[in-house]
Amino acid sequence: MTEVTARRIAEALAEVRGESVRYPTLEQQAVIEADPAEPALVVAGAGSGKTETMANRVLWLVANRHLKPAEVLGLTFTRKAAGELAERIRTRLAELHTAGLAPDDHDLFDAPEISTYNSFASTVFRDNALVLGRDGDGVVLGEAAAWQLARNVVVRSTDPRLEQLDKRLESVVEATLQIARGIADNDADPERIRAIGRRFAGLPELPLGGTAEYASDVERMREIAQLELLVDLAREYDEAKRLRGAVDFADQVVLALHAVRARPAAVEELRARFRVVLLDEYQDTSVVQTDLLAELFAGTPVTAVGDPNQSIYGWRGASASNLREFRPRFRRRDGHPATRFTLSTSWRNGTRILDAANTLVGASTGEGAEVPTLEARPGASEFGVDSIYPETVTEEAAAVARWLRQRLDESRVRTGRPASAALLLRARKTQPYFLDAMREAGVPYHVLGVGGLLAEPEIADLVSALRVLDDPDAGLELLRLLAGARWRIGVADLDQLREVAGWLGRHDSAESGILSDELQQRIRESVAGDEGGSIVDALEFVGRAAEGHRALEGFSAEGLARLRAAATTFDRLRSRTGLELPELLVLVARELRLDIEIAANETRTAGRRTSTRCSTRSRGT
Ligand SMILES: Nc1ncnc2c1ncn2[C@@H]1O[C@H](COP(=O)(O)OP(=O)(O)OP(=O)(O)O)[C@@H](O)[C@H]1O
Repeated sequence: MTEVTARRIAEALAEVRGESVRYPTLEQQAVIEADPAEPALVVAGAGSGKTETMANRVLWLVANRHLKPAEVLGLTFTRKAAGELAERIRTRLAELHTAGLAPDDHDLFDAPEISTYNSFASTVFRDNALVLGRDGDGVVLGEAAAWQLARNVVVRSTDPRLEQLDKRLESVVEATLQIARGIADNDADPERIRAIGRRFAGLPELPLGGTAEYASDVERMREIAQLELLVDLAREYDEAKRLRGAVDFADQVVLALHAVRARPAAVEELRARFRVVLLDEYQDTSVVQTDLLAELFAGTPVTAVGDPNQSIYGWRGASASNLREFRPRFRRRDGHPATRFTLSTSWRNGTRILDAANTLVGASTGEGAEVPTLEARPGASEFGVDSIYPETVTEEAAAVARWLRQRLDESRVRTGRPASAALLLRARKTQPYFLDAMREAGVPYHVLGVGGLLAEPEIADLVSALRVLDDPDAGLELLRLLAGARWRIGVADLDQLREVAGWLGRHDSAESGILSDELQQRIRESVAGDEGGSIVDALEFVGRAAEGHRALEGFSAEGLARLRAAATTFDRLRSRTGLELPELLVLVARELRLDIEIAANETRTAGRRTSTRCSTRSRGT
């Protein structure tokens, strides 16, 4: 049988689609036609056709009868990316079939297994959980449930070290979760981390030579010394999960690793099922993910694709060294490190944009040597890059909005049609400045993604109300609503409400008689005690308190009436929280009169098509 080359496949697909041929570059061709029995690493920049090349590699493998599509395992990070890759491969396999290049016995329903790293690990864990004495069908805790459980652990902890910790409850819960996840993501030994904490604990006591110079270092040493306590809390959190038969996302990967180490047959089964493995966005895999993949697939034909300059999960145990370590870990059959390929043609950017991007990337990471410098595709555009150096973000936003206005107007005059543009932001927190500036400059926009939606005032109100219904600590959210258009309660009355909250906090723990003096004292001093008391509880109290109650004295008459009305509204809503979420949302929106506000506000763009898209992208150039 003569080999079906990557170029031949490109021609066949173009013919089926009735389009001009998009030949692979020589670099792409080398990856697509690489030895099907050997591992490979592809280091490639943004928009250099990584996904395209992976999809074409599957076609080449199938067309040349190296394997059937179902024998390919493809892993990537997000469900969206997995869906896109699966769809690209599925469509192309169908085109390959139409072009007559698929093997005769090709089954159109036979598709590769494309999934996310997490869900793959979850399946491996579930299938092999028994070997670890765990329940494979246990609950998987989402973000919110994990937080709630960790919070319970911290609040219930009687550890005396918590008293000395000068931290808010939220910070301790967050740190406990981070340590628990850090241990899981790195498959770290908790004892070693505790030992680091112990080593640092004594340092601040050493004589410092009488200068204040080390103050910030001492502060840091104290933080590190807290590791012991946090590791202990993290262990209690793990124990709490175990008792409930629950796991969180990070656990699934480390448990999958432990399970396959304990059960070599699991490795054999997966190797027999998947003859070729494609790993996308490899730069973002965590230490434990790479350990799991190596345990399962080292020595088999694994192709990893990655770009160290697009790494976004550094905080989670991912490191660019994952890419460097791939080749020695996934060796060829002759014992040599996996072959390294590069892709260096950018298919997305014009020449001058690329020049600017290459300069910036080279300057900021110092890792340019590892990633090939991207070159523009033949016929790439020559649009220039403008730069400005404003002093404040407000000035920057105004300049950007003016620039956009001008370009959009020019384009409309030139083409006779409205044009569209994309605005990418560095950080979500600057988004409101840019939206204001665009409104001011008359540039219609549509914010993409949930982040943008959350910035819309009505949605922020809706989310705030849901928090208030669920969480007695959602004081800020409640204040936002009380001060907002629905109840318009003034500062003096809000301040009085805060007073009531404080009074209630002191009163409750003193009057309840349930807690011992010692425990009350400890709660006050510890992280769990919140001196301010709960504003949410205070509003409930104001709603319930009898006319003339001492605690109601400081409110204005009008303020009190509105607060009581608000309390009734939240009471009513609280009694309906058992509803399905969409119904509850409609109800809350109606009670807050947000539906009227949206209808009355002309500038709201939600659901309407407008010309400028605004998003905070996390990857790519
Ligand atoms: N040889 C080629 N000829 C023409 N177009 C190509 C070629 N290779 C890739 N492209 C196109 O370039 C664009 C970018 O490709 P792709 O999405 O695969 O890049 P990527 O490297 O995966 O991107 P990212 O860095 O965002 O992950 C796509 O529209 C793709 O169809």
